Amino acid sequence: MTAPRLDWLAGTGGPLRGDLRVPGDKSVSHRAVMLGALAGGTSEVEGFLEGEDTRATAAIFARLGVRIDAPSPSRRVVHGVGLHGLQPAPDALDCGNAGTGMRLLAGLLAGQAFDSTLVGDASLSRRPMGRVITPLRAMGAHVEAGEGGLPPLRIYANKGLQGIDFKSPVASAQVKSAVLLAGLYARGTTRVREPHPTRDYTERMLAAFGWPVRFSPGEASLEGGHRLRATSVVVPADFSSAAFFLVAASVVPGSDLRLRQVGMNPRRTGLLDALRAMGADITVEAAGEQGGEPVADLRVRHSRLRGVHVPESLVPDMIDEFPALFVAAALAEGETRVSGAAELRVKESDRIAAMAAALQALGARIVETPDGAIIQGGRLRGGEADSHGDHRVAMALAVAAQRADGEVRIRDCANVATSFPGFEALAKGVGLGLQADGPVG
Ligand SMILES: O=C(O)C1=C[C@@H](OP(=O)(O)O)[C@@H](O)[C@H](O)C1
Ligand SMILES: C=C(OP(=O)(O)O)C(=O)O
Repeated sequence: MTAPRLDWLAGTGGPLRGDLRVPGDKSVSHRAVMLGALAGGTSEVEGFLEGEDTRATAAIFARLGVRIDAPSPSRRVVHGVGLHGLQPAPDALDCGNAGTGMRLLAGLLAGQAFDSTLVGDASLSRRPMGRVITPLRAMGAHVEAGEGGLPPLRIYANKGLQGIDFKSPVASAQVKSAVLLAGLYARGTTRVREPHPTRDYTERMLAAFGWPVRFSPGEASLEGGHRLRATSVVVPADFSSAAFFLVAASVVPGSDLRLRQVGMNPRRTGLLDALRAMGADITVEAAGEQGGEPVADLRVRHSRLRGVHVPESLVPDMIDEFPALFVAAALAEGETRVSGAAELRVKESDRIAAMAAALQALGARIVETPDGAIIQGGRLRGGEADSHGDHRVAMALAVAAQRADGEVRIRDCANVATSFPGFEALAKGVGLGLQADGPVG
């Protein structure tokens, strides 16, 4: 079934002003449901992201026999069944648009005593799964993919997994997490080493659920044979959702916006460093902690941005923020260079190609490179730009349109609900010029 197409018409809004709180973190929400399901006892999740991706993960655990109550929006009560309590589902489990869902589930299901099949939407069905299949097979898992290592994934009943010492060729929290989750079911020690440190939510949350785990930036290890104990998880607001507003308020004259209690895990805040290097005026206020994660209010005011060379070491810490960064760069003075970011080509869309094509359609000067882009800052004009069904591309283009000389039609925006339900209303509420036009077709 193809969902009807939703376009946005975006144009010059007023300055962005006021206060807002963006929805809960997607990475934390996926993991809270997964670990809650495998724990003994009842776990409460506060601030759960009501996005399509995380709801798909919750629906999958319901199909695996886990009772999950939703007493109010953004709250889940997960009645854990213990490490060995999941039940087989009669047919395929649908991860929707979520790479995180599919890759983490691949690791977790590799440890079960039953067969499972994981499927996804058209975008997820084009994303590489070999990166998790290779280490899982090395642990003794029987996992098959479709042609070229693409979904669907067929995961067969575990006949005994063995821990491995895995040196991951990609800096990917999804790969690390898949291996660690399989490691819960493995004999001996499972260790993952990464080429660059990535987000550590799986490690932190395993510890919060009582599983001994050793981790430091770029490395994590654990032993099988322990238990997860139910706990309560407080999900911080998603930095990646806040990112669009950080860029929007930076580029729209007269803006002064406060983003409330945003998750500030250092493996997520690379965009803050990049924007500050570009001259952005962002201050961190009311820094504190929520559910074991650093959080803070971010006050962002308009400023003149200049181009930068984004250090490659920053790439994993801002991997989901490049669509927004490209927009900041297209509106800055001078040249911005991005390199070492080839991973962007295997996200929900090829984000280098999608952003280059869309911004070129609005008059920007961008040259794609295999692992990044060279962007000359300047003016943008109105026109039509395609999001390729990629939520982050759509939201980034809505930000770009605020500074375009005419109205921008952004095609194919329905998938914004995968990570940021309610973006449109929240964005309009603080001054963005944005209007839905659809469903189309
Ligand atoms: O582990 C996670 O929750 C995520 C890891 C990142 O993917 P990779 O592991 O593929 O870099 C990120 O792009 C994604 O949005 C969420
Ligand atoms: C890449 C993303 O998510 P996922 O890999 O879970 O689809 C994202 O949200 O930008």
